[in-house]
Amino acid sequence: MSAARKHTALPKAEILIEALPWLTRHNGKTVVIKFGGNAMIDEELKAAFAQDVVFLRQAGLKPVVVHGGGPQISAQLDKQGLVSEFKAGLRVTTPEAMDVVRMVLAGQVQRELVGLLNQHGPLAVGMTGEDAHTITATRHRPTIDGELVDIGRVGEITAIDTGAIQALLDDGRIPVVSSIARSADDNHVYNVNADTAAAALAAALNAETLMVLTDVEGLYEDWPNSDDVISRLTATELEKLLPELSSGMVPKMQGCLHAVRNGVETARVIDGRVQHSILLEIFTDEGIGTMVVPDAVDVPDAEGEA
Ligand SMILES: Nc1ncnc2c1ncn2[C@@H]1O[C@H](COP(=O)(O)OP(=O)(O)O)[C@@H](O)[C@H]1O
Ligand SMILES: CC(=O)N[C@@H](CCC(=O)OP(=O)(O)O)C(=O)O
Repeated sequence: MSAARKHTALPKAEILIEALPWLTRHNGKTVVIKFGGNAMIDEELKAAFAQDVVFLRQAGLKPVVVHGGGPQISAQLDKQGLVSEFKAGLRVTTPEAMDVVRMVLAGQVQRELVGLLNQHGPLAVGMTGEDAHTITATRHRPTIDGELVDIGRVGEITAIDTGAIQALLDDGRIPVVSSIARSADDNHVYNVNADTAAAALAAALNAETLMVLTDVEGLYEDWPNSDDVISRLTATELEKLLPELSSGMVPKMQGCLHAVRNGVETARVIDGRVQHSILLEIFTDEGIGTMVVPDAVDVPDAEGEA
């Protein structure tokens, strides 16, 4: 090899070597990655997402993908002349709309992600929360202005059975999960917010990390007035902030709180519009988005020391 070639190859080698302690520490750990519908902007971004997930798998981690698809569902409802209405951040889901939700999430978005992941090998297996009783839900009735409101086929998770996902992980596969649940009460299927589903799965799987990819840089301190991102906050700090949050950030941050209060070491909200955001978040000491940690726990740094 010429001197010039040696010189240009060195930074690449250094990057790989820098990642070594991180890879050693996270070997065999489960990471739940939620890919939000708003972050699925273009083909290049989706392909880069798939590369990152496969990279983690090949590096010895156990990634589980939970995907959203809110904008995609709204577009399909619109095409069919059905209105999209949200209450308390959740889609009002009539039985007719539920058919569309299921078709778009399980039949389109999930299939596309499985296809992109499987360009790298026979890795991804798609499923919904209905499969093997993975997610069981009951009808969710949120309280709005002090009154219980009926928003249709929206599910509140009552149980998680990790058996099918665990079997896929043990077999070296990458489960890709759509946030649809079955109900043990009435045998209907229910629409579950994808952030909520990802957080519940992360907790039940004893995942080390929950990573939520969305269309903002992280949790803004004073949204929509400023774009200062809160880089790190504890569960208690987040709990205090929750009543001030609005729209899509509510289920996301509630999910992060649920995850770190139930054994997940870190929950991160990162900008899915940035190419390779998963690898950037993992391989940079400070991270690039918002990191939520349990109370009174020192999160180990990139070298593996607390
Ligand atoms: N404090 C906040 N910081 C960042 N984004 C916020 C905040 N409060 C509300 N949002 C809104 O939440 C949106 C992300 O949630 P959502 O639209 O449900 O995305 P996804 O499809 O990724 O789940 C942002 O685009 C932004 O409009
Ligand atoms: C009950 C409820 O609101 N479900 C969501 C499910 C999809 C989702 O959460 O997608 P994003 O992550 O892209 O927002 C919906 O119907 O839009």
